[in-house]
Amino acid sequence: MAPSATEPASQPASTNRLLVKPWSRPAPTKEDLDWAPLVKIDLSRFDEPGGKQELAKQLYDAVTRVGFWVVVNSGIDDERVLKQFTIGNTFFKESLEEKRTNPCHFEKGEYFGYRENSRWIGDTGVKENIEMLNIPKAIPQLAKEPLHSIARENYDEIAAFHRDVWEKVARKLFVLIALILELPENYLADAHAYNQLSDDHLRYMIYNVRTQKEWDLAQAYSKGGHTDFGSLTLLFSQHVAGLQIRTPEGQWKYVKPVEGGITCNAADTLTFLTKGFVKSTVHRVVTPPADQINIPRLGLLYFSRPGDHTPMKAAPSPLLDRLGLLTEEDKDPNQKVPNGTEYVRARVKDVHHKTVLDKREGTSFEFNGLKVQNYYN
Ligand SMILES: O=C(O)CCC(=O)C(=O)O
Ligand SMILES: [Fe+2]
Repeated sequence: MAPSATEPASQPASTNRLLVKPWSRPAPTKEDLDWAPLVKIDLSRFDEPGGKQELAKQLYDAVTRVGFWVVVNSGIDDERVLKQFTIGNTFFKESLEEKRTNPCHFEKGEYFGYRENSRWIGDTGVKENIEMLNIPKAIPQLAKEPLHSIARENYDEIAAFHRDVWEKVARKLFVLIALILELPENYLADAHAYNQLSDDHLRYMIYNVRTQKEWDLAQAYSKGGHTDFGSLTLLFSQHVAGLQIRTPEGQWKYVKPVEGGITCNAADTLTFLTKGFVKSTVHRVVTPPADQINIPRLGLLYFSRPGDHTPMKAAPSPLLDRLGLLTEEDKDPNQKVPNGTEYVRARVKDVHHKTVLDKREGTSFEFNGLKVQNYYN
């Protein structure tokens, strides 16, 4: 196996363990990769008169066809973003014993806590190289969720960042998507409200360095990619290339990091709630280019999910209705459906409660009378 990028950090006697040097973005690749053209949404225009309507127009094609776009001028200082990367980087260098103090409970479909890189990828003989730490929302209802010491020690900063990412980015995107759907402006923001219980999380993630041969074996198996479980995924820019999306034309193209930008994608529950109108695009992470293959690929993401108060039921959008996408059952207020948390947890359990990770292409399962897809084409 390739050496792990996470050699142990020295533990100081003091309580604050922000000890590894501040993380900074590695140099971008010099390779001329086949980059996907993605629209840039300038959120500084959101509160201008007519700004939301203009941005919603700019977002329409990305949300309905491409599935990915980039947000710029979110109002979140890059210094704070880099601090979050540093916290993540520090965590991944800690001992396995410390990281294991609070594991994800996949048997319950819960995704908070540490996901270890311990599982095999299909029959490849290669294990996944990803580790992650998922931090729940900073709301009183989740105050008892266990946290690793690094998260406790930096909690005020993490909590403020967590809430700001939702408020300054996710909320605004939900408003723009609601405008596209001709729904009341806050319909989707309320369905994903920060103060309500849901499995939203801030994620620190690392792709540990592995050899070209290991990448090749893993990639041959998972080349079909995946779609994300929740409603929106926000990916803070880092410079190690490797993320590819499948374009509407069916080609794999790389996502180019935009300095200070946030790459965003719509995910499966939003597709479900809009009867397939919002596009959850297939994507994957492939071998970084030769000039970056030895750099651990550190990630910082926010995942927004529908929660306990959100019925998994098609949104009453006049546009979807005009397009003939809403059935009588969709319009029936008495239809019994699971809530967002139940739905997402069933999905997490189905995919992750395993010692060997399978391909997700074409798979689905039944949950409380609903067909739950594990992949959207
Ligand atoms: O690391 C990335 O660039 C994307 C990761 C991803 O697709 C995911 O965590 O779902
Ligand atoms: Fe993803």
